[in-house]
Amino acid sequence: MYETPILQVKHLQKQFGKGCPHCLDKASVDLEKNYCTVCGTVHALRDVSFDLYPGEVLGIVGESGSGKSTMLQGLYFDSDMTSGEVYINQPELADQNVLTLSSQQKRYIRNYIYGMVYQNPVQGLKMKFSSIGNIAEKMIAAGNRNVSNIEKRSKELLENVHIPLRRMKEEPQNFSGGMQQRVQIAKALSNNPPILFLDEVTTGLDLSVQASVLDLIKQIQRELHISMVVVSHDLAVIRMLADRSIVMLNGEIIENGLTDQILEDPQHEYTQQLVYSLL
Ligand SMILES: Nc1ncnc2c1ncn2[C@@H]1O[C@H](COP(=O)(O)OP(=O)(O)OP(=O)(O)O)[C@@H](O)[C@H]1O
Repeated sequence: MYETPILQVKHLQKQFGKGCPHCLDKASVDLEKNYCTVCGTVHALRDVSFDLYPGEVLGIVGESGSGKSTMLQGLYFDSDMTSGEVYINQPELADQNVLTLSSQQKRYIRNYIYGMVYQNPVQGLKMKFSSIGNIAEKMIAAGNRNVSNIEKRSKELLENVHIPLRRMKEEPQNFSGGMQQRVQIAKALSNNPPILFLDEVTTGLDLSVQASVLDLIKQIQRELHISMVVVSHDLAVIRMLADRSIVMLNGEIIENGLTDQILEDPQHEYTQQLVYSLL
C-alpha cells in the first residue's frame, strides 16, 4: 500500500543544557526521567526516528513532557535540534537534510510543503488580522499576488472549515476556541501542503467542539489525502484519527505500529496503562 516515505526523521536529539560525561555516555546511563541527575541537562528527544508515508495519518501519543511538542517544533523549524536528520521526498529537496538548510530554504518549506496547526491559536494566527486576512497573508508569503484568486481561495477554505463567510472580516480573537482552530486549519491548508502537523489541536476545547474539529480533520484527510502527523496526549484522539502510531515516553519512542494493533495488544507497560485508561 505504501511507497517511499514523504518524510523521514532520523536520530533526532534535543538537549536543553550542555550535557556531561555522565549523560552523554548512552551506553552506561539509563536516564530515569528525561534529565541528567548529575548536570541537570534535559534530554527532551533521545534518538527519535520514524517515517511518514504519503496519505497516512501518523499519531504521536505520550504524557506531558514526553517530547511531542519539542519534536514538532524541530520539524517545523521553530526550534533548532541538537542533532539528527530530516528528509522530505520532494524533487527540489532530494537527499538534503532539511535541518541544515538556510533560513530562506526553511521558509520555503514552511510555505509550500508544511502546514502547522498549533495547540494555542495565538501561535498560528495573527489575532488582529481578519480571518480572511490571515489566510491571504499565508498565500502572499508563498508568492501569490493575484488578489481575486487569493480572495476566491480564502473564501473557499473558510467555507470548507465551516466558518460562515459573513464573519470572514472578523478578527479570530472574537471567535470561540473551536472556530479559531478552524481558521488555523484553513490557513495551514492554504498553499496545498503535502504534509500537515497538528499539535494537540483539540486540547482545552469542549467535548462537542472537540468532536466537530476531529470530524473536520477526518474529512480533510479523506478529501485531500494529505499526510498528517497528529500529536496528542489523548489516546482517544489518536484512535479516532491515526492509521499508525508512535508512543513516546521521556523523550524516546517506546512503541510503534498500527494504531489498532497498539490498542489491541499494547506491549510496553506505559502503553498498557494508556490503553486501559480508555476503558
Ligand atoms: N526551553 C526549555 N528549557 C528546558 N527544558 C525544556 C524547554 N522546553 C521544553 N523542555 C522540557 O523538554 C521536555 C519535553 O517537553 P515537550 O513540551 O516537548 O513535551 P510534550 O510531550 O509536548 O508535553 P506537553 O504536552 O505538556 O507540551 C520536558 O521535560 C520539558 O520540561
